[in-house]
Amino acid sequence: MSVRRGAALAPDTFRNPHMRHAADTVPAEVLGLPVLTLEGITKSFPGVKALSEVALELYPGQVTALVGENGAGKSTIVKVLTGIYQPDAGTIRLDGLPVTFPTARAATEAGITAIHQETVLFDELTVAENIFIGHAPRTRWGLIDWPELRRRAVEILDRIDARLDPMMPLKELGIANKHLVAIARALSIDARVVVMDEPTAALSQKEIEELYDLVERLKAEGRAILFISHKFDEIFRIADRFTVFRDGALAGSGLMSDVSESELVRMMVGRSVDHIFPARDKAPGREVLRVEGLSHPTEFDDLSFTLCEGEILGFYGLIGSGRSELMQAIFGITRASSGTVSLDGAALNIRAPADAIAAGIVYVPEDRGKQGAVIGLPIFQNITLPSLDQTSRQGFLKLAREFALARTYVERLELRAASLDQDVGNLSGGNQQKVVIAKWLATKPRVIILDEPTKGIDIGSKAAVHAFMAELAAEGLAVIMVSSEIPEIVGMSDRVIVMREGLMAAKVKGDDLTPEVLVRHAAGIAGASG
Ligand SMILES: Nc1ncnc2c1ncn2[C@@H]1O[C@H](COP(=O)(O)OP(=O)(O)OP(=O)(O)O)[C@@H](O)[C@H]1O
Repeated sequence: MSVRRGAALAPDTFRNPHMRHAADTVPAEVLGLPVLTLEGITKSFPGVKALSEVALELYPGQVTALVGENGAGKSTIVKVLTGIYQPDAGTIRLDGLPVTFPTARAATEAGITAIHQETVLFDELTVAENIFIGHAPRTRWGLIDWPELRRRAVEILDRIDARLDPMMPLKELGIANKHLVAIARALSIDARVVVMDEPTAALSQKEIEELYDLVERLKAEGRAILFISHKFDEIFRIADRFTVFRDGALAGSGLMSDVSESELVRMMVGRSVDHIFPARDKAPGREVLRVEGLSHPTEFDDLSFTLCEGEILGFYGLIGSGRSELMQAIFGITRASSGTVSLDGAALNIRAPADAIAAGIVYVPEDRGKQGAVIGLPIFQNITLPSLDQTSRQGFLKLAREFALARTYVERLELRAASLDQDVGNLSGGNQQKVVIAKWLATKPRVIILDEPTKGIDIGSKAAVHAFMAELAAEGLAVIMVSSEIPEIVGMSDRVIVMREGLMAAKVKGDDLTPEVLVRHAAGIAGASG
């Protein structure tokens, strides 16, 4: 295997008189040289060295996967190369020539664009306006040239096969289509480098396939793609090259064709990870939760199920099948139109999340970034916030107890942070998610609803999260787990409910609990059994 460690392009490469001549006149794609090179990039924050002399090369017409554990520095390097952060040291080269990106605009103008999950789009504007925001075609009089704007928007949307009306307000689109708008916007500025940060995390399987097609098209157009993902199957499917960061340093880089999955994991985590799902031999206990005939005016209809102590009940279904909406209704975020939710045989009247929490039901949402962590508060307070009755005595907060409580959960979930009093806002995305899971587990609920519990969580910590879940279930916690990851659903659940278009498509357990059965029910393919 020829994995090149620390494979920065030697600074002298471009000083070679022959190459320099060629690079000046021949486009990089013809020479197979990197279009963008980062060398010796270092970036520190108070108390944290997020990046330490890392290197990254992006090649035209190729996908480079950037992998690393939560907090390894992936988002930080993206912010450096898109002009959001200034590196403390190091060089960025575009076509071999040193450049700086003092602002995000400078990076955009140099042809570097990032498609984040949270790419800033404007709900009130139309699709076409969103695509061309900041660089809309204008008339001689400086006004927006609407017919031209529309024509160009159609052209770009056609190129990515997005059948969207350019004049439609963005707010009417679902998440996948908004993503397409973000991609169209990247194309509209004729980006040479496209950064995709966990682009498939919120997409359904069909949409993921469409995104892969799109990546192929971007490659064929000669664009260099940086693809950040925690999903190994997709990295192996679409990437040509890889770069691994570990603890802010370069752990390796090379060609995908030269590396195996376990080698990549070892570079990432520093050890091999055999993800075997925890054995769960304890039989579920008595019934805790009973949901009967729960309906919502638009999202789901007539859903009934029970959940026992110590049980992990999986909810599988395509995005949009109503799983999260059902959980939000049980937790009191939205109101069901009919049906009942009972705990220990007594019907609950849940009007708001506070009622559910008081009853011992908590919900960890999928969108933990927006709905979960309290930015500005340290980690330990985020974790202990909803459990103050465990840590305060006679009104005094016992700091030591708070720390101890937080530490237990932090360690079990493999949260990486400089210290427990670090501001949650400064944690990496995946580590913020662990804080939110910890915070709800620390309340010691009767029932916990985990929506996509390992989304955005790295491959090393996933096993830790699963082991902890299994242990808590063995202690009697009743768990509902919504997940789109088949291995997780099959590996962790005692029973699975498959939802399709707001209805219960199937209840599956035992030998029927196989990936094929789940996929067939979720897709409504005739002949599904189980
Ligand atoms: N603005 C900031 N202030 C302080 N520390 C920061 C800041 N931004 C990032 N960090 C720290 O830098 C390190 C790298 O974080 P980064 O977000 O780049 O990780 P990541 O690889 O993207 O992780 P994930 O997979 O969880 O998204 C982390 O330790 C994080 O806490």
